[in-house]
Amino acid sequence: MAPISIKTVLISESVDPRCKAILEENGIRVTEKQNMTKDELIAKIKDYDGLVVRSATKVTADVISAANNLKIIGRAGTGVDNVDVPAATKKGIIVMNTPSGNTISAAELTCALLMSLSRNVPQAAMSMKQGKWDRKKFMGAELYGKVLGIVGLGRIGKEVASRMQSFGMKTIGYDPITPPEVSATWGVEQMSLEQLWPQCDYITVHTPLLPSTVGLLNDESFAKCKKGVKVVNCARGGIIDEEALLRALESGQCGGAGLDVFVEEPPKNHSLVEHPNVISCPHLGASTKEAQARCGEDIALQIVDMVKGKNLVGAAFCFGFCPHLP
Ligand SMILES: NC(=O)c1ccc[n+]([C@@H]2O[C@H](COP(=O)([O-])OP(=O)(O)OC[C@H]3O[C@@H](n4cnc5c(N)ncnc54)[C@H](O)[C@@H]3O)[C@@H](O)[C@H]2O)c1
Ligand SMILES: O=C(O)[C@H](O)COP(=O)(O)O
Repeated sequence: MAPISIKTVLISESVDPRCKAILEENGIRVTEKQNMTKDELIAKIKDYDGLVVRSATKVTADVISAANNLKIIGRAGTGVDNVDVPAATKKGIIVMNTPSGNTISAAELTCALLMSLSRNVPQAAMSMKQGKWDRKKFMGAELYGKVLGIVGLGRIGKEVASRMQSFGMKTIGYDPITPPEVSATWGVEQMSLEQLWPQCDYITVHTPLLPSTVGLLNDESFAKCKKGVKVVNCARGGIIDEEALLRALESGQCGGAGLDVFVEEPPKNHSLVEHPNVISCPHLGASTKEAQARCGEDIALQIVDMVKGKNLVGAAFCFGFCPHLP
């Protein structure tokens, strides 16, 4: 691959300091500026050859249109749904991410939410802080022997499966791309969603946000689930339809939800977060020292590889070169 000239990079979010250090060691000038408004980003972006973001910076078509020198958008993390990839590709800008850097962290948070839902840990902890000693209200249920439905059997879905199997859960799943014979080797039996919904005690979603995954869990699918099913979304807001979830929580069809992600972040409508059977986090799936170190380092090394003209195939997803990828 021909080398790409990158002399200046803007890091617009809190990315591990190793990212800046590696870029600078390779002769790239780095500016770190967080919490920019869209107008500030539009005004600044023309001065940079590269942009490094996480999930909060919205790299929309108008930002890309103003980015006259931009050659690379590096996503220090997994989801690129905050980047208008078709607009970038049209302008010849490479979009790449670090898809495996935060897999373990996101899987561990998913498991933490599943365990918290089964034993009401956050609610009980809150009641202790209020000076109460309520041993009846927080009666839980074992995960042992329960059925976990995993929708999306990619990197994170696979890691969640193995961890929850160690708690004695039966893992079933659905993925249109991962072959059933492959997921069977990790102990996940695949089936259609129609077959999956009524069997699950818990459901966790691990798909990208795509037109086909928006509202994957909606009024209709909730109605097909066991009464009291508990759900977790550590993937992207909207994969579980938020209004349908609230209706299901209110009717008791859904017995609890663990949410790390929201359609709007931070959410303006607090009805879900405030529901007594909802446990929520402010998009913390990737927020560990280890995940941030990997993602920050990986994205910097990938940019340096581009500058040196190294072939990146196998090292990262380069969305600019593979516009067919989700
Ligand atoms: N909460 C966080 O901080 C956090 C951290 C990391 C990743 N994520 C998100 O988690 C999600 C999963 O990440 P990953 O690294 O496992 O991705 P991945 O690409 O490895 O796996 C996604 C899987 O979803 C499957 N899929 C696509 N469409 C589907 C559909 N309609 N039904 C069922 N499965 C479908 C794909 O075939 C793939 O196997 C992404 O949305 C990512 O952005 C969130
Ligand atoms: O897709 C991702 O990598 C996660 O949602 C993490 O996003 P973050 O880097 O903004 O924490």
